[in-house]
Amino acid sequence: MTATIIDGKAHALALRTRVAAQVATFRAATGRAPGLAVVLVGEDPASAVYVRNKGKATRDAGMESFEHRLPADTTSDVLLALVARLNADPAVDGILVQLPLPAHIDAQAVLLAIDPDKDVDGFHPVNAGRLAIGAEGFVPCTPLGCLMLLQDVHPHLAGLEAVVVGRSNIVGKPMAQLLLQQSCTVTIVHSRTRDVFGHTRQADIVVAAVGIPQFIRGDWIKPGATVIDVGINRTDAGLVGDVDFAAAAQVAGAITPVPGGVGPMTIACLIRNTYVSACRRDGVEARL
Ligand SMILES: Nc1nc(=O)c2c([nH]1)NC[C@@H]1CN(c3ccc(C(=O)N[C@@H](CCC(=O)O)C(=O)O)cc3)C=[N+]21
Ligand SMILES: [Mg+2]
Repeated sequence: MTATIIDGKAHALALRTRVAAQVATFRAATGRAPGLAVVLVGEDPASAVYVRNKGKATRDAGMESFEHRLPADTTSDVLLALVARLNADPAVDGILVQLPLPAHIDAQAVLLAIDPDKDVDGFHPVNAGRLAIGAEGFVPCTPLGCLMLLQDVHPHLAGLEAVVVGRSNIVGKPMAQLLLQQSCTVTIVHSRTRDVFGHTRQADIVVAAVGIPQFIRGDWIKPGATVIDVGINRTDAGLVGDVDFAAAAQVAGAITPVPGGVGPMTIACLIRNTYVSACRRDGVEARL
């Protein structure tokens, strides 16, 4: 068996195109463009590339991009003051502070300072809580993008066995919440799980978000299962995911590649969340 390759790039382009069309309607109705502020502290080259791609995607969708690049030695106070200004700025609908932040900055304190109603990353504890209770808020972009890809393969997710590998606040935990909301039977496995592949072998859906290159082997996958690979690992062999793609693709029913899978969906969902934020803030219905 050879898996269907899930084309994240094509899905992302389709979503960005739909959002751009709605943004045009929003601009005509309200006389303003949705705005996304992206804050980058320091000069990490990978982060700089992400921030540049986010700015381009924002402008391509007809939205305004406000980019703030601060030196690596920026103090917490200076960063918190910028966040306060962005919270108060009516032209800003979404605020994203690029992670990781330099070690001398308390990242939790910065995330807590962002207005939850502009938190298009969905990282604020208020949005984590909203997701947990099923209230309207912002869902983190990577798990939201994974869910959209999964829904394309499985129009009915209810009752499926889903295993999330990894328990981070930005991917694993919100991914599990989303799958639970879709009535999957959800298991989270992690570094202290005794029998990781005993779990993955039973799963209809495996979402890999551990940050270990090719951690998930082909024989850990149930024949026909859907595999979503969130990993972005830079190795000597190039960019690889958390799944041994070549082996897993022989067993799975559908699988996301790296690159070209989840990554592009993350950016498309950021654009989507920013449009939705602008609609909520202006009291108009978001249509997607
Ligand atoms: N506040 C915050 N929010 C984030 O959403 C956030 C962040 N900080 N810090 C870094 C991570 C990482 N991230 C990615 C986004 C897009 C791709 C992406 O588009 N990847 C492409 C290309 C990969 C490449 O060539 O580097 C792909 O997978 O095909 C990857 C990773 C967002 N992050
Ligand atoms: Mg873990």
